[in-house]
Amino acid sequence: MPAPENRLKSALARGETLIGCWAGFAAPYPTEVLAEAGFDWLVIDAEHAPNDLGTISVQLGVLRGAATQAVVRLPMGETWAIKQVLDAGAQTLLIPMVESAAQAADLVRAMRYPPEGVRGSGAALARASRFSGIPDYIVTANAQTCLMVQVETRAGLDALDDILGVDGVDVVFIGPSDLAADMGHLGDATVPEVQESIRDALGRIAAAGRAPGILALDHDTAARYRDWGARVLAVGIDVVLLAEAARALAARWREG
Ligand SMILES: O=C(O)C(=O)C[C@H](O)[C@@H](O)CO
Repeated sequence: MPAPENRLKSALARGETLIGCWAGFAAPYPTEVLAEAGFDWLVIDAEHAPNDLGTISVQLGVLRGAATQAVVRLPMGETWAIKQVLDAGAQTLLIPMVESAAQAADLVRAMRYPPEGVRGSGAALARASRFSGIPDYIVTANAQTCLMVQVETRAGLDALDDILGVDGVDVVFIGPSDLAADMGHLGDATVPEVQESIRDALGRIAAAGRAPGILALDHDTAARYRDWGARVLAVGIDVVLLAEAARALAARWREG
């Protein structure tokens, strides 16, 4: 029996556009709510949300068997941390701040068993192999991993064509907020210079045969990014959804 199919990767290979949401509560229950809502994929975010291996692992458990696919964002692409979340059952990882082809190639190797990579082979005791219940896991797992690299600085954009040349990079995900900050527009990704860079990058990613990804928190911006070619499209953050709805409700009743 082989490693489970990575259905997100298969859907991207079929050319589908996948709609996702950020899961930032670092807890299983809200993640389960998001999965029930019907998103194609969720980011379990360990870069800006207070997730650790334990909270990531329990959320991966909640999403196991769900139609919604899990994407784990680590704070950085350390080989040992990648090994831990893959063993916990993640198949798709999003790694921030990728700025060179060498960095991207290291990430590809970290996600793959030898000889293609350097992933440590201890999944016998891990959820990834169904606790040794998948006899062929170790020899089939490489084909089911999906790597999303985040390009979100001018250095990353300068290296984009080189990054796109790295075999094993499935998705290049633009980070509009960090990109705007790096371009001197902290907190404002709407300025024309940033938008033009995003449009150009999404186009180059698609032209290279990789899936372009991005996050937008309002409908019009998300629709524009989709029109510019984004196929891994995050359209919300659960924490923001709750905070906005709660503030609006409280304000409405305070005002009478
Ligand atoms: O730069 C960005 O935009 C991102 O990387 C996404 C953010 O980290 C997301 O958490 C919203 O602020």
